[in-house]
Amino acid sequence: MLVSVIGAGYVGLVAACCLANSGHRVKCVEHDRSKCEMLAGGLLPFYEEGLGDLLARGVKGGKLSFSTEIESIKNTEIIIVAVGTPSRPDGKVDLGQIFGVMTDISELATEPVTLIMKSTVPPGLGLQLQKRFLFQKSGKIAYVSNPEFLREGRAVKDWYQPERIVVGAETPEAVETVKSLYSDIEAPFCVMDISSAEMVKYASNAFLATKISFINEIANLCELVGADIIPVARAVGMDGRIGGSFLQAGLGYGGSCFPKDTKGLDFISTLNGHTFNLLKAVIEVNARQRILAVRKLSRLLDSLCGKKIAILGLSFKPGTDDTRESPSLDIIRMLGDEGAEVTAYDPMAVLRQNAGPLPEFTLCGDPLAALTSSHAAVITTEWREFLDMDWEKAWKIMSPPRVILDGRNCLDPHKIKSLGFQYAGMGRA
Ligand SMILES: NC(=O)c1ccc[n+]([C@@H]2O[C@H](COP(=O)([O-])OP(=O)(O)OC[C@H]3O[C@@H](n4cnc5c(N)ncnc54)[C@H](O)[C@@H]3O)[C@@H](O)[C@H]2O)c1
Ligand SMILES: O=c1ccn([C@@H]2O[C@H](COP(=O)(O)OP(=O)(O)O[C@H]3O[C@H](CO)[C@@H](O)[C@H](O)[C@H]3O)[C@@H](O)[C@H]2O)c(=O)[nH]1
Repeated sequence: MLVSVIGAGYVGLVAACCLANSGHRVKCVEHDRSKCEMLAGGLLPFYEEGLGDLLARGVKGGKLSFSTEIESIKNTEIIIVAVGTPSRPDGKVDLGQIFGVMTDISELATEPVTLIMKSTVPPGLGLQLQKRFLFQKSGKIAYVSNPEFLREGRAVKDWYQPERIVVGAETPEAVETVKSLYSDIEAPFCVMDISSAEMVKYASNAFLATKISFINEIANLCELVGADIIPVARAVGMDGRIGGSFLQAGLGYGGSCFPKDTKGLDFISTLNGHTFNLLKAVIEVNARQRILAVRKLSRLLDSLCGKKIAILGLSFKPGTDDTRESPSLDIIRMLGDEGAEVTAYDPMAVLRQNAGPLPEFTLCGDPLAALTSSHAAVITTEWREFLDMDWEKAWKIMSPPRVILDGRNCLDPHKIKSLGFQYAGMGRA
């Protein structure tokens, strides 16, 4: 099929490369010129495992092309929209990129065409977009909601092995078009109306975020009553009704999706006259988790003022270079406010503008450089490198009292303590 993808971010680029790899002819429109030039040259603008090979193969084989010109959406059978839907400061979803693209589509698309909305948009928006932008072409542009559930760091695997494909559409023909697009992917199709499909995305992210905040609250309670969250979470998760995933206690969730989508859903609820108290608590617990870590460190060091702290991990999770809404950046900001001097290291993170204004810290090229003469280290991202590093050497180069705050409960406390460190985890009495 001839497909155009608008937006070459994590979602759009993965979609474009994977669809080209599946044999479709894909034109990807990205209005950021430097990004577009890199991509046309076969180079990735961000790290994502397995994506580089697919990009190079697609470009070389002529199945995949990139352009800054939106006119290239003309004469394609399918248009996939994958532009950003960031959060405004009040939590409302910023739909500026969506409206921009819809204006272009309404002017340029040659019918008949299926418009697949992959960006995460508020429930109800698809119907509004059709009325507002597509009314003149009604019946000729089939609008489909097809939310994306991929995770950064394993996006290509998630693309080819999704747990389900959600399709919100108004006609059986539109559903069939989406099915042919994904004909090489084995997954159950969940077909429903457009608003319901949009809701599935928010409900899924909100539920996963709820699991994380719930386990973090149990972890906080574990510390107070003298229990250990590790065996607690493992045993709780063994109940098939609960499930063991997303029960890792620590500094809470970050990234480009959970923070913005939970706040977005809260805003949507309020707008519709519903007070989503549970979700409000999830958001609050997540914000508090970072503050608790700083308070804990302050207690362990008596005071943070004048102390040198090493932050190990800047990306919001391992396997990605993305620092959007990363807990580490908030923690660095709070430490700086308390008068601490911060050094940081991450094996992969790239500090891009989309992560917002950066706090002050010294970026180091290796973990030992960050740890040199530091009084404490905080593990903010559970990179394998931190688990495997030479902690004996780290002890020698750090300054007393040599506190390790394991914000992701990823180190072996016995080993770390046996080397002479003061160890503290999250929820581990
Ligand atoms: N990142 C994820 O893991 C993920 C997973 C599932 C769903 N989503 C959702 O998918 C959407 C995209 O997320 P993302 O992380 O890929 O965003 P992103 O910000 O990384 O990428 C969006 C891209 O679209 C481009 N763009 C914006 N307007 C354009 C236009 N008019 N023409 C051409 N290009 C344009 C931007 O320059 C940018 O490169 C969001 O709604 C997000 O919530 C993201
Ligand atoms: O038990 C856990 C699991 C995750 N996290 C944190 O939660 C955040 C998000 O992790 P993850 O879900 O793996 O990353 P994302 O790539 O942001 O993916 C989420 O957000 C995407 C965008 O909407 C969705 O498509 C995915 O399905 C959804 O998992 C990270 O900061 C993790 O450290 C925890 O604290 N504890």
